[in-house]
Amino acid sequence: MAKETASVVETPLMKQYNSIKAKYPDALLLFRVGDFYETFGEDAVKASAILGIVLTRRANGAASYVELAGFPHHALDTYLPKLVRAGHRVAICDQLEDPKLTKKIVKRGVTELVTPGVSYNDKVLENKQNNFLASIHLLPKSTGIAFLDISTGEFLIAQGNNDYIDKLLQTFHPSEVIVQKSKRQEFIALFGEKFYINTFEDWVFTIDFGQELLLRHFDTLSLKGFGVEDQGNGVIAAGAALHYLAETQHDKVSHICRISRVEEDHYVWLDKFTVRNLEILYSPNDQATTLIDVLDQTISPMGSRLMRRWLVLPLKEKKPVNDRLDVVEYLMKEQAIAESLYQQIRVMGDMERLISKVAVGRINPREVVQLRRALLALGPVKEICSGSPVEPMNLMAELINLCARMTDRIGRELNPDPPVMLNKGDVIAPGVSPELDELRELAHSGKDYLARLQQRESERTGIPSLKVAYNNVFGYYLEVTNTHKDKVPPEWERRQTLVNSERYITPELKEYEEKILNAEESMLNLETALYNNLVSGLMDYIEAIQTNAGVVAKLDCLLSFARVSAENQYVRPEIDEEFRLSIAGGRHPVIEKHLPPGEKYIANDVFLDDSTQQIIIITGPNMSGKSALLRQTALIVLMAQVGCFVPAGEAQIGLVDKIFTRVGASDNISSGESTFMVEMNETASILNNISNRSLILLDEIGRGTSTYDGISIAWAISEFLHEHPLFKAKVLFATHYHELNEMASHYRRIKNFHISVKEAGNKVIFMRKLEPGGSEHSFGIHVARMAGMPKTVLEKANEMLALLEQSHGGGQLQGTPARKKGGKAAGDPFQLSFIQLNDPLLEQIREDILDTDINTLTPVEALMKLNEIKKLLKKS
Ligand SMILES: Nc1ncnc2c1ncn2[C@@H]1O[C@H](COP(=O)(O)OP(=O)(O)OP(=O)(O)O)[C@@H](O)[C@H]1O
Repeated sequence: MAKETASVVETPLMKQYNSIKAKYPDALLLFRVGDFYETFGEDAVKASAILGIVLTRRANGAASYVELAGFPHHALDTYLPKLVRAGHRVAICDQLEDPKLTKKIVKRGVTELVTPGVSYNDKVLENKQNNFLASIHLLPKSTGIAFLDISTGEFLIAQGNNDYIDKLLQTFHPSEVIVQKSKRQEFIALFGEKFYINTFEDWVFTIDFGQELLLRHFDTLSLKGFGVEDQGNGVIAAGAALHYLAETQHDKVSHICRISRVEEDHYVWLDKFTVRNLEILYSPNDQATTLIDVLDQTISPMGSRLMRRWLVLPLKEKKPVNDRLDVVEYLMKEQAIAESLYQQIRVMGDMERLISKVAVGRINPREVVQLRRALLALGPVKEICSGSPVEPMNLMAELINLCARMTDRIGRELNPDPPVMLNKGDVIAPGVSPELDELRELAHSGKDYLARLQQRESERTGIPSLKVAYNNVFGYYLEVTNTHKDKVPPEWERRQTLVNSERYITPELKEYEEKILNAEESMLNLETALYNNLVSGLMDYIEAIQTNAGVVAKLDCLLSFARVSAENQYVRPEIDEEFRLSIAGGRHPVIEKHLPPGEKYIANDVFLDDSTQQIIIITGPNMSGKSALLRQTALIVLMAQVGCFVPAGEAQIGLVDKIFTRVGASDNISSGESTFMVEMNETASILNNISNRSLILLDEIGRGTSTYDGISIAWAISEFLHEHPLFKAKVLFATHYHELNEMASHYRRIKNFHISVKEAGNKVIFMRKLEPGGSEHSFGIHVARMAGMPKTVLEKANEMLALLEQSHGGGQLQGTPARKKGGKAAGDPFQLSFIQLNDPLLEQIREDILDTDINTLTPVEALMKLNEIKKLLKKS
């Protein structure tokens, strides 16, 4: 056998290393040498930096050196996740044959390529989150996307425009993305740089290739049964994902039993600002509490993974929402039942990921026993659900498959508390295999046999203190104290002399020893075979257990909603198909939990409908609570449609199908474009996508530009939404511009509200009550005072305010439709500035306006035009 140790790197070994490394140039190669995983060259430099292990240099042949860093093989679980989290793909190269059995260099090969998005390793995975690989077939109109979590077997596809894809990427939060090689830059331009990207040649992304891979994988003749046959681009993406699994040596994937499409028609559309702005899963600074922090009290990993998905995919049909609410209500009322479900689910562990490990043959004996425990706990769950008066729970009961034959078999064949490692023995229960029992008997009866041998020899030789003992160096031996040394028979062979005694072996002892050691080896072989047979029997239950895991996840989420709702005094929302949103005493679910001690969240009523009050303009000073009110309204709708009770005294929710959010550009300045342009583009996308059931939150739209621009934009947008010929989307518009209050007198369904404050001397006290009517001032200067602004600045600000208000006719904006009611047109600042223009410019603007066909112009295009004109004016 060639000598191979971690410390001596010889050329033949490096030759083998180099040939393997050449196949995985992008991966960090962990190369098994004896008991170590070694890295070489550049990989060693990286690994030593990431893992904090020693970097050495070894001779490589006569003339050169190579860097080397390694760690013991049993530390793989500790080090592998660190490498993957640092953003590396890691190729694990193992010894493919027993070094003892070969005289040549040991055969080696890559057994797994672990990447951030493709891993089974418990330490790479996060319990509470799916670990999705996303595969994207990027196209101008209908991009296809697939999400695959190999640790749970979930496989989803979708296709749509790139806004939708962006939203899905946010929803599923993949750890890794694969995309066509030629589209890498385009992908980054569209979706940002935050993804870990891999590419494939474009031929991988073709329909023939994709479809064939899927058909082969699922062993079906068509994809019709999965309802995805019309999702060609999604299928292409899914094919590339499967190809990636094969490329990364993941060939045991029978737990990916189905592929399904993300049914966008079933879910409320949340635009990407909404997911971000409502802080559903993440907050801009990771410290702040999010909605999921409040609502997630799930107790199983399956439950918490599902909760993440539920919160960003609220439902938009009445029946499924009410089904969830029914269960929540029942669990709130029947606390004893909820408690016993809770106790059962608590012990289930990650059933979903355990069954995936069965598929890939990586489940250890202790995990199999855990799987049985989970299945046993399902018994009472099924019973409770089938006995419930709530129909959706009965349906869940029907879905639960107790897999009784399998639990029996595990119970019969495995010891109840087996070791994690199969090679530690004592995995298979007694009575399963007579041969194993016999071998065990042989090994275990050793004590009796030795005791008898000891007694017999002691009597025969007359050595009363004779002892049989064992150590790793000599195996079994006889120990004789010096006093009786002379009685030792000549056939005993001396092995060791100690101070007070001597140790001997005999042929009988050695023969016996061999029997025991052979028995141990045979036992291990037999146990391994029996165990593998049991695990392959479990394969038949993969789908059933996945379905069970789905039911448990659902129940866990609903239990969590019930607990949170009871704890926080939420009420059941009334869901209907009216076009009305009526919330009495609504609260913000997150802010109310984090108020300073002694402060109470002030509840507010909000009413919106399509006939009397479609758009509410909310004014109020800074910090009064406008944003909080907007967000709480959307959050209440979202929570209701997710199936949770809501923080309110009472809530009637006419189902919403889209929630849009736009926050004034100064809140999220994006690089490159002017904030005004960004705001316009994004608002345009809202205006172009509204529906009759949309809920729109506009927070300080227009504040990124000058006052006139801002007011004009806000005005035009509100007017557009009010006058829309088809859809009466519900709108909450928070603004500093009290000039907008003017709109209420021109548009029937626009209503003014303000958030009340009290002025006490020089101070502002926030009452936080939403009250009808507009407000007079923006109180900005009062807030500036509270913030400790120097007195001289405040005085000057007050002076300017008075001046401006005077010149604008008491705060009313000139040039707005208010003028139609007799406002003074002549002498207003708009007019003045036009007159002062130099002539050629005026001419150009005039031509521009005259060339514009008002009849085909959308409001947004009009705003763009306005912006162009503004730019011209600025230039002048
Ligand atoms: N109803 C309420 N009850 C108690 N506290 C509230 C309420 N609404 C808001 N607050 C508190 O007031 C703070 C400011 O609220 P918010 O950010 O909504 O004000 P705003 O009017 O949007 O201010 P700005 O115009 O400066 O953006 C919140 O962070 C919250 O702590």
